[in-house]
Amino acid sequence: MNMLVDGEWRTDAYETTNEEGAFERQETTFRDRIEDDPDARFQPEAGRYHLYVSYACPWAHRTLVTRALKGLEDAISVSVVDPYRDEDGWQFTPEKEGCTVDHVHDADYLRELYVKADPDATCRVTVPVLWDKEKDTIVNNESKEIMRMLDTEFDEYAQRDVDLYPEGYQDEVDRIIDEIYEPINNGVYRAGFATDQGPYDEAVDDLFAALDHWDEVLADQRYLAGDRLTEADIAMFTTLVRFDNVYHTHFMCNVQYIREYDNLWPYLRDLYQTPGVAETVNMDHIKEHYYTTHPDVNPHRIVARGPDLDFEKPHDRGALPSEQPADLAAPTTDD
Ligand SMILES: N[C@@H](CCC(=O)N[C@@H](CS)C(=O)NCC(=O)O)C(=O)O
Repeated sequence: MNMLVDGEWRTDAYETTNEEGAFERQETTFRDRIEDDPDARFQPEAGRYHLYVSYACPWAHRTLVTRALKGLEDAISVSVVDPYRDEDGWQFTPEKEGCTVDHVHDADYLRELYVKADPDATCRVTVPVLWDKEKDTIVNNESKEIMRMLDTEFDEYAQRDVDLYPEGYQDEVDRIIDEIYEPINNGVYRAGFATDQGPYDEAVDDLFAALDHWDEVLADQRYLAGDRLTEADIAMFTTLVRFDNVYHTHFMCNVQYIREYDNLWPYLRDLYQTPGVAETVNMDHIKEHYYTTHPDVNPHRIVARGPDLDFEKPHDRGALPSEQPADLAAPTTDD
């Protein structure tokens, strides 16, 4: 696999599975914070920060959904990489539908930005990346932390009055984000990248036990943390929306489709239909990325056809109690 070692691009540098055939995700390296504090190195400002994303990536997708729900489109700009990632890593191919140039440096590859931020970088070159145009460096490349910063530090520039980490819910939101990470968000990768039966079985058992659990919870409450849409729902959404089209088939998570769940399927449609969210979902990029980028999993790079899901189909989740900020019921402002 590919990564930077002392600032040099290496195509044979790290293994994604350990000796037992289990997938191991590497730690993220850039972990600075934007803080609304006069002494902070990175302070919230409109126009100063830039996001590098792939529409395909569920981690990057968390940051796009947060940006959309808060109405931060004017404050935080975005560049989108090619969904197909080859030996050279994430690439900018503006000629391709849905992709853009690197608006900050006009780089050809995302790895150039990592080296600019740290000439001796030894790390994977991943999306999302939150870039500071003023200090010309990476602030952070960990989706959970970027999501939190966009949610809590930019209210002054947000066009919508939406708080996804509300008081009274914070411990629960943190707990749920951590609880769903290993079995669900990372669980689909553990299943898909396993190179032995044991680790695959374990991942699939954990995954479907967790999905069954949340399906039950969602019978009586509209959102994961209760009556409010929170960051925990964003973290769940970006895995669920990819599930039936990709993880079910490509990663062999095929015990059940999400659309067969009584509550998870309407819950997924509810989130999809929340103003601003649908525009962040690019199913063509999602399918192209997964089916063509992992030759060990799918050597012929054939993109599986189905299923044709109707995310716009009405749901009855509005009947459950909810305390929704008025701005989440409003149509999106910029279209
Ligand atoms: N911990 C990171 C994980 C990000 C991540 O793994 N992104 C994938 C795309 S889905 C990536 O860029 N992989 C490239 C690589 O590993 O070389 C986060 O949550 O932000």
